[in-house]
Amino acid sequence: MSRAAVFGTGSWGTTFAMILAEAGTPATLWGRRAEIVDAINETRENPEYLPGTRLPDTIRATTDPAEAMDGADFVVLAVPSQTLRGNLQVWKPHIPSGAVLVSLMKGVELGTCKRMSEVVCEVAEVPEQRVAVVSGPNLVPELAQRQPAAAVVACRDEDVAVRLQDACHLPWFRTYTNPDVVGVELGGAVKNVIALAVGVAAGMGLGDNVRATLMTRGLAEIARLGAVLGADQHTFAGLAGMGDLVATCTSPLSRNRTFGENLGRGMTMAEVVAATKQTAEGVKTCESVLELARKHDVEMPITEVVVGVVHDGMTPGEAAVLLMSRTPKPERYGV
Ligand SMILES: NC(=O)c1ccc[n+]([C@@H]2O[C@H](COP(=O)([O-])OP(=O)(O)OC[C@H]3O[C@@H](n4cnc5c(N)ncnc54)[C@H](O)[C@@H]3O)[C@@H](O)[C@H]2O)c1
Ligand SMILES: O=P(O)(O)OC[C@H](O)CO
Repeated sequence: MSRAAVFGTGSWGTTFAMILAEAGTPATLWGRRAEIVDAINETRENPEYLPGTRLPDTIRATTDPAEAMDGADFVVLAVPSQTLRGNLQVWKPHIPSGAVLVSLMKGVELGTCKRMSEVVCEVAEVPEQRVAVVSGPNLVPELAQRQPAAAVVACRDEDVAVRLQDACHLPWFRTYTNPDVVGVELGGAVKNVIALAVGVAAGMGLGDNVRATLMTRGLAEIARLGAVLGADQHTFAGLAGMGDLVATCTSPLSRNRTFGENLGRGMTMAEVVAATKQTAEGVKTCESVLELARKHDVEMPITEVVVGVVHDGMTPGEAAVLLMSRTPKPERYGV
């Protein structure tokens, strides 16, 4: 039987630990906040991130990274993307030799423009064959009620992907393997940026044509970036591409979409940040994605205006005019 350590007692870390445990993989959750760790051990519930969801008895929680890692075959990472490097440097000495590192995170690192699996390989000094990614349309509030969902388990090593698939596959959580780690990670990270744009448009009162256009042209941006970074284009038609884009851009449960919607309604950035209690990865990742695009000379106009609105004082109205007044182009340029 495999064992897992899950780092992060937020929404997705707690829920994925529940998935692993129900699939027969006992999990130890690491959390930095003792009150949440104690509540999980004493009440079988995470009161802040997953209130009302009873956690399986095979989940334990701890604030000690060494205790969490003890005997783990899978080390699952579910902290905000921009905190991964610093945290992993602290956790690294405790990683069991041979353990597979699994990223649940959907972001690109500021400053380095690295995907999360690249950060993991670099900091933990493990080969990419030992690093996997789980991504797809996985809105936590639905999963917490055990509503059916599906995800992609990506790893360059197919045997590792299948092992992880076995460890987290459930009647209500269906997983597919895919060797295209680059495409799976780009799909998950950039859809958050597009969801911000869709949210802004919704907040402005714009309708379904605009939403469909932003989602479709957003997918074109993901595909163009993926083309230069070596992703398999088919991945973007799958769960980690279109699937996650649809879920995130259309659901009121999405933190990224809601963040954008609040901006589109006219709230200030400070007000929106104060109203956002959980991680909305697109807010920081839009900047690293834009930097990555510029490095590789890839046009990402939606990402550009998202950075403008979120970070540079551009109004939603100015963003709309900029996008609509671009030079006419063939639909499939850059792919
Ligand atoms: N929630 C979802 O629906 C969902 C689904 C799929 C993927 N994801 C991805 O999973 C990752 C984690 O998101 P989440 O939804 O669990 O976020 P969250 O905001 O619910 O939880 C984040 C957790 O990280 C902890 N944390 C915050 N700053 C930290 C730091 N500096 N060091 C250590 N821990 C820190 C918080 O205390 C919390 O436990 C993100 O990349 C997100 O995009 C989330
Ligand atoms: O709530 P969001 O916007 O972070 O999206 C959550 C998941 O990534 C959806 O798959």
